[in-house]
Amino acid sequence: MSATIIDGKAFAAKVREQVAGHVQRLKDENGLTPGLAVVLVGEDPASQVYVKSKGKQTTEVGMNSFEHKLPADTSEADLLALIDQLNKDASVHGILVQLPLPGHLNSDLVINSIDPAKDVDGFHISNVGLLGTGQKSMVPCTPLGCLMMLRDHLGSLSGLNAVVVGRSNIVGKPMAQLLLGDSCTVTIAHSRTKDLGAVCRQADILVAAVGRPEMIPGDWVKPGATVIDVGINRIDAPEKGEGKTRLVGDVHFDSAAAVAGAITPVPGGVGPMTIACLLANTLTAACRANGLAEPQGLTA
Ligand SMILES: Nc1nc2c(c(=O)[nH]1)N[C@@H](CN(C=O)c1ccc(C(=O)N[C@@H](CCC(=O)O)C(=O)O)cc1)CN2
Repeated sequence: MSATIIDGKAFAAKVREQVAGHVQRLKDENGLTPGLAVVLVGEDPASQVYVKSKGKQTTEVGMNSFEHKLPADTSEADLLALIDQLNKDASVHGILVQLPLPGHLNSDLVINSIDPAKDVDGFHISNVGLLGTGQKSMVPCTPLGCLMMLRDHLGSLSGLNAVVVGRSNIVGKPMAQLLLGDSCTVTIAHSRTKDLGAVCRQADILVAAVGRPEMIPGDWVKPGATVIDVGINRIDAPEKGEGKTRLVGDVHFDSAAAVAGAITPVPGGVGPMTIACLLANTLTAACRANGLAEPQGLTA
């Protein structure tokens, strides 16, 4: 292995430390405590873990955490009523509805009912449009975390060839917009792109967000490229014992690390940055709501 490992866990800890410093100043100088409301519908085990982690990290940086756990059969009307109440609550600066939602609920409708100024996930159609037109918006947490790690590792991204593999609304598309905003030449590829390997080999920055375990092998990576692996896939790990599993990314780590200049691991890469950026977005939302200067370096 020759690549530098980009340690997302350590980076996320630094972001949280910065957020905590800003929160303390807001409390001392403005009597303001940022508040984040997280809504979980149903009992998806992974979502339960993420929501618990969000609540814990929110209070650890000194913010108020409001958790709303609703049964899986909650009606759309009841969920929309809760969001309406949170929209009106001045102590709530950020609102997040954990995804995926149970199948009977229309995710687009639910997300678009959140006040865009409190939409700390950056998924509301207004924030999508603002980001797409280069205006001030709330930026989706996972792509924001990737951008922060890229800037930290590479400095300027200007003029670099970036390939984003994956076209989801929550990662692939906003990631491409952010890279464009930093003057990269951006290609959005996906599982049906013709000769995907040849496209990936052009990338100075390769962002993998397809959700397919170890789909991108080392011989698709340009020597010296920076590889950001967004995938979090649980696969069987019989070598660890019967019934055991392990997490892998969308990139085949060992073969890619032998070629890349730098690479994020899974776990411990992009994942921890998602929650750190959620806290950063909540802080940003609280500052904007109160006409205060936004923290530098924690937004796009
Ligand atoms: N409303 C939202 N829903 C979901 C989002 C989101 O950003 N907003 N993202 C994902 C889940 N997610 C946060 O919600 C998330 C995923 C992974 C991690 C993380 O730290 N992963 C660890 C590994 C964790 C493990 O052991 O399973 C890592 O990669 O090191 C944090 C947050 C879907 N839903």
